[in-house]
Amino acid sequence: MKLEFTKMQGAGNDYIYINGFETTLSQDTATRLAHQLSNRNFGIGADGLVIIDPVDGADAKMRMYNADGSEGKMCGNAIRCVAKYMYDHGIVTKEKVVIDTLSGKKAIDLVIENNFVSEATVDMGAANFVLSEIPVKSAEAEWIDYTFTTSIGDYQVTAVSMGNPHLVTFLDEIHDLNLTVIGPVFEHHPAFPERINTEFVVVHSPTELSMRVWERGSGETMACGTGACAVVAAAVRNGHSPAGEWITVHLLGGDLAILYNDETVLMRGPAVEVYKGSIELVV
Ligand SMILES: N[C@@H](CCC[C@H](N)C(=O)O)C(=O)O
Repeated sequence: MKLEFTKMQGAGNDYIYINGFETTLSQDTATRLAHQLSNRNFGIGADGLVIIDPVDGADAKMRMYNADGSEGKMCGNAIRCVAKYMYDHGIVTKEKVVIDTLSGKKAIDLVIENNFVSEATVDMGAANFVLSEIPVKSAEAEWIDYTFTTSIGDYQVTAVSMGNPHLVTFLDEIHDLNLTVIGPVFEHHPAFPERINTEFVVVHSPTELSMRVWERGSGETMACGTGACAVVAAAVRNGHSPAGEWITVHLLGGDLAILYNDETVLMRGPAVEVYKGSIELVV
């Protein structure tokens, strides 16, 4: 079987994109391919796989899979790339697109330069701090600056859902953190029945933050769009940042701009096509 794909990245968070308007992939095949092709030594190499499918009631449906083959409900960096792919490849001709995801429909405003999308702003919907909905197993209703005990020590954490689960911890420095040791301790902690994405954050000023992320199912990535939104939501709830203002979040692969309100979170950032390819799959 020959599979056409496009490699895209948003702030260095890279996925293999499949045009589902031309190629149909079942859930089982997508899970297997995500695991096989994401491997940076034995596959194409990526943080996961994204399929852009036709759907009623929206311009497309995004299905996203982490590098271990697990399906994610939402991906902030991928949704900007999906919108760019659709405009640049003529699937849509308008500058506002609506993409359905497992966490609902999201509207994306596109910036066009020389007939191609250079940047996209996504209305990500409201941040949710209710633990039972994230989900987090706890007797508390919310974890805001909560003392969380792990096998490697106590951390002050804030739990947030951006359609997918996040745990945010503010620290004095993040450069030297060994995330390959720390990340799995959070990801596989019994408090998180669906595992968790964890963000480690330094506050430089109310409108400038730096973060590193350990993503469930993919490990440390260069950026996480939902993670950056969760970080700003947590920064506002903890009194580090103001609501209603654009906050710059520095990630290993670039910057994202996030604006938090109680009703919704906006995320603005780059979307880049890296290359196209095709592979012969031995099925
Ligand atoms: N990189 C993403 C999030 C991808 C999904 C996540 N690992 C999960 O399983 O929830 C982003 O940019 O938001």
